[in-house]
Amino acid sequence: MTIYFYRVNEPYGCFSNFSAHGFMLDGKWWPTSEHYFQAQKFAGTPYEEKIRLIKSPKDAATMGRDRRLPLRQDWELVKDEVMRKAVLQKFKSHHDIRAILLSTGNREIVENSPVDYYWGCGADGSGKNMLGQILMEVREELRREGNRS
Ligand SMILES: Nc1nc(O)c(N)c(N[C@@H]2O[C@H](COP(=O)(O)O)[C@@H](O)[C@H]2O)n1
Repeated sequence: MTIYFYRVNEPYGCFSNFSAHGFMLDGKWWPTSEHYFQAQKFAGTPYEEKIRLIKSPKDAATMGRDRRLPLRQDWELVKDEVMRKAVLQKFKSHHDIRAILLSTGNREIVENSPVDYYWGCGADGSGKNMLGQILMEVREELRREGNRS
């Protein structure tokens, strides 16, 4: 059976980028994977650090989506890899949520966002569900690592 998630305070809320599971990446502490993802839109500019230090993932998303700020030119090319890197590091950094992700076995994981047709499945289920795809890739990678150790 497919696993749907969206809000942090609902089942499988730890799969959301808004969940409070911080990690070290690129030599810095990131409060959530949303902070990291949004900040990378402005990598190498002062906005990267501004987003890292912003109060909440919601505020990070608001600032990251502000198109008055200088979005890096290659964003469309790198955004999936940025998301993969953030999500992998998040689940490597927290044993409890890694166990939850691994406990889903081979079930399909879907970000049940009514508004997002790229990262989620959108209101009618026709979206790309890239965040769900990445979570399933990360699950596979963690499984491979577990088998090696
Ligand atoms: N809570 C929430 N509201 C939205 O409007 C959304 N689009 C999402 N999806 C998440 O947004 C992040 C990426 O957004 P942008 O590419 O910057 O628009 C990512 O974390 C999605 O999972 N969530």
